[in-house]
Amino acid sequence: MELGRIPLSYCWVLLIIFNEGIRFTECHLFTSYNIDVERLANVISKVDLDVLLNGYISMNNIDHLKSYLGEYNKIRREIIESDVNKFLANPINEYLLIGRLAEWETIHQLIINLDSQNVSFVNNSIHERNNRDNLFLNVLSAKKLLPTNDDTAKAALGLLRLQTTYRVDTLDMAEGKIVSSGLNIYSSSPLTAQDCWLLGQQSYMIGQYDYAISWLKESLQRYHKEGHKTVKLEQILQYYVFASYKQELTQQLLQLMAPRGQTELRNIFDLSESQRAYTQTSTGQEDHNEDYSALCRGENLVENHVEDQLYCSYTFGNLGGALMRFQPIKKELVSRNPYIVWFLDVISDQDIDSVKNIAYPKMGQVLTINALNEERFQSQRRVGETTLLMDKNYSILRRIARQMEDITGYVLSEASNILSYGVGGHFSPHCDYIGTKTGNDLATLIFYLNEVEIGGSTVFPIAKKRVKPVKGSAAFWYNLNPNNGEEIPSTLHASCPILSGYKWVMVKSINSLEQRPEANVFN
Ligand SMILES: O=C(O)CCC(=O)C(=O)O
Ligand SMILES: [Fe+2]
Repeated sequence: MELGRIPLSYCWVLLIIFNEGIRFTECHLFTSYNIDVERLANVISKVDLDVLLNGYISMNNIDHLKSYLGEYNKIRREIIESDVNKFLANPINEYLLIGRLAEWETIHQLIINLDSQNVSFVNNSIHERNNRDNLFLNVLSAKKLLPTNDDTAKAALGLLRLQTTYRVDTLDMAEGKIVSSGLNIYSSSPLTAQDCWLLGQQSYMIGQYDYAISWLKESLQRYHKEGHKTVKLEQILQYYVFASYKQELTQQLLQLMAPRGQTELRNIFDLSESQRAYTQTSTGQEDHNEDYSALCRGENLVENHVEDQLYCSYTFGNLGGALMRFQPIKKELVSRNPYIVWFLDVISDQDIDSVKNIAYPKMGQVLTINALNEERFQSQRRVGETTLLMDKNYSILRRIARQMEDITGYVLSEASNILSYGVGGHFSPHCDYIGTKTGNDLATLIFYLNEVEIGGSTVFPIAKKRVKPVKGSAAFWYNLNPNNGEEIPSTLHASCPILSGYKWVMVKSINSLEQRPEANVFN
């Protein structure tokens, strides 16, 4: 049931009441790399490596330790001088933090080796040695928390994802700045030659040769200016030569091929098999990359006259729930074909807090199943945290589901999938229909559980539409045609990478086999 149709442009000027009031004790949770960066930042602010390393440096004059200590102290100072959350709002800072801490293990090994060789050091006073050993033990008691080199590589991939999606300039990024479509995020710690090298190396590994070359050039520039070298010249040159060679080769081959062949060739060059494997079958995402990132950047891809045909309205529910007659739900038509609607204020701040509190301790890394061997792995196509809650165990989830069943007329899945994305976290373009014996996903319903600072929209690259996460709202779309069950490929959608802040959503599916015959409420 709908109440009149109001042109979209006038729509929510009067209607939207942004949720304020009760606040969930907002916590940063993890980054996209599944590391508790906030705890790490606190560890770094407490551990003064000067005391520990200076003795070694003066004794051994080791370049590597010197430059490491300089870089470590730079970010330590920044954490101490600003506050941790402000520091972590910049994805570059997260990358640096993870990188510096991943080196602790190497530094530790280096000192152990020196220790065993350095006779003069062994002759130092027992008291002095004990002090240093105790300090190291303290540092290493945090070892469980310490990121590894693998984490740093993943953090680099996260940063590259942000760079390519939001078109951030390499030099700006190397200087610690993120400047894109009207937004500016600054860090006072520029990247070292080594940080840039790793970004170049990772770009090379995923076949982004243009980016690889620009990062390696930047690394080279920084290398020449660095007093204490953070990376070896051969390392930079090795990747630089290979990236240039492959880029040239790719360009030449691309020129020789027709457009379709070009896409295929790009796929061969760009992605290794393991990076390509993900739960859903391949969707031809590569063909929509440009629209995907333009939508993420907030660009409008739809002509105004098409936009004018959209409208918003009130809905009073379909099952005759008494409450909704007095408190109708605001509904906005986002797209006619594929059919996408957006409901406002469907979940209260208080309910959001309760759901997050239930989910928080259960959240774990999103794992993807490799379609070839059914092994679970951490895919770069879907980076975040998740948990599945069964509605039968939580009255609050049953209540929320009942209300949405009233609004949509459809029976919702028994499970609620809670997802959280940190900085760099995202979900690559995919379709939600899978087609199993237990029924296909007729429709998807996503509840947005917080406002995201920057990034994190749900975008539909083929439909050229975007739903911005607004706390308390929910998006609904059909994955299958409700009349004949046919899959709708234009429902291809994605969650844009988070540039700043984090995103929580609750996803419910609507299974085609579980519906009442008369249900089909949106026609
Ligand atoms: O988080 C989002 O915006 C999209 C999530 C999604 O597509 C899914 O869970 O299938
Ligand atoms: Fe999805």
